[in-house]
Amino acid sequence: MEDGPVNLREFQELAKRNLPKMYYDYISGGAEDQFTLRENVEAFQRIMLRPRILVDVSKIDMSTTLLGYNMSSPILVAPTGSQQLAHPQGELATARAAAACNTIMVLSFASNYSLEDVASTCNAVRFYQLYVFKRRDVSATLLQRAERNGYKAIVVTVDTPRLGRREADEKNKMIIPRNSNLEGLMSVDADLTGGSKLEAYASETLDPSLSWKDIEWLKSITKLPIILKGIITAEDARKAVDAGVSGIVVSNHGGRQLDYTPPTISVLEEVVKAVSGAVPVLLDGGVRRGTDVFKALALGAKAVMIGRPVVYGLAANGEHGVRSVIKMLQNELELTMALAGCPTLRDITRNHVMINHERPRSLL
Ligand SMILES: Cc1cc2nc3c(=O)[nH]c(=O)nc-3n(C[C@H](O)[C@H](O)[C@H](O)COP(=O)(O)O)c2cc1C
Ligand SMILES: CCCCCCCCCCC(=O)C(=O)O
Repeated sequence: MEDGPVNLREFQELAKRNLPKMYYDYISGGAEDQFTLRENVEAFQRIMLRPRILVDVSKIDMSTTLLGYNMSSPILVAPTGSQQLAHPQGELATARAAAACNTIMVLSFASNYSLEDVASTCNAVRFYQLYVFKRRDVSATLLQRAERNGYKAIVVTVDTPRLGRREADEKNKMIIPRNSNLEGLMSVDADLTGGSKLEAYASETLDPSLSWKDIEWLKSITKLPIILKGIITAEDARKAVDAGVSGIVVSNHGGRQLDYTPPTISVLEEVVKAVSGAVPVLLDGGVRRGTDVFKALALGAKAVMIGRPVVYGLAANGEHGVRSVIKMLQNELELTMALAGCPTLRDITRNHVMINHERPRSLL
């Protein structure tokens, strides 16, 4: 039998072998020149670690909490739509794997299995990701269904007034995956001739007029905490806190929306400073190693989310593959903490990392 992957990059190779080109391109791809897609990963590689020695690391504790909920480690599952493209069990498999790893899954609004099916597949803390549609009543209904089915927070994605231009999807004429959550709620009469069907569907349905005043509306229709996903500037982070949100995700949508936005790890500190502890700040985009998780925590993130690696795990080996991906990253973080002299997450500080301009001249 072939040996299994030993790191997250090898999961990507396995996924590529297992998936039809159209699906692999959709999952792995980014917008336009894919500059941000590449930089999300490469920016982590420009940050060095400053380990401390002779610290008792015989026990490592990676456990943490988010909005009061316990997690075995500061690694969550990011919302990714249409997981049946990767595996027939799709979001059900991911939900079970996340539960087995005692971590939080954020279910995408664009799931192939309904939010009710995912809620009943196993017991776990889960969040629900929402887009705001032109049909506000549809977004409100989804939000209320999530609340009724025990989702603990609403993650509103705010970087997608329109869908970014993903050229591979255009060439492949990417199909519209089935969205169970919208059945009976909204049908779309998009012009589906040529190009990416997903883009046509997005421009038909998403509300580009969404603005800060609408956060008030969202707060008025739910008791759940609201987290904004897609903030990458101090200005917007301050506005989010003023708007009364409960959390922020520093995200550029994995380089799939506006190309040439900076890699998320490079703007994390700016956002963390602006928020100054008022709400937890999470980060996603390019996290592929335990050392990446460590670097994000050192720069002030409360936790990170992983998107593509989970989908690659799903494509590689269903629920078992997702579980292996999460476990692999958790094990790498545990080893990093031991080697860096940090027995708990609280021990990880800004002094444990060095970014490029802080490196001594002799190293340049
Ligand atoms: C295939 C795919 C589908 C995605 N679908 C959604 C979605 O439905 N909603 C959302 O807010 N973000 C979505 N994202 C973005 C992720 O939540 C996350 O921001 C991104 O994947 C993080 O970067 P990473 O893939 O490098 O970990 C998607 C990403 C991918 C790769
Ligand atoms: C089923 C309703 C279609 C509305 C279009 C939104 C497309 C989002 C697709 C998921 C996503 O965020 C991504 O990056 O891909």
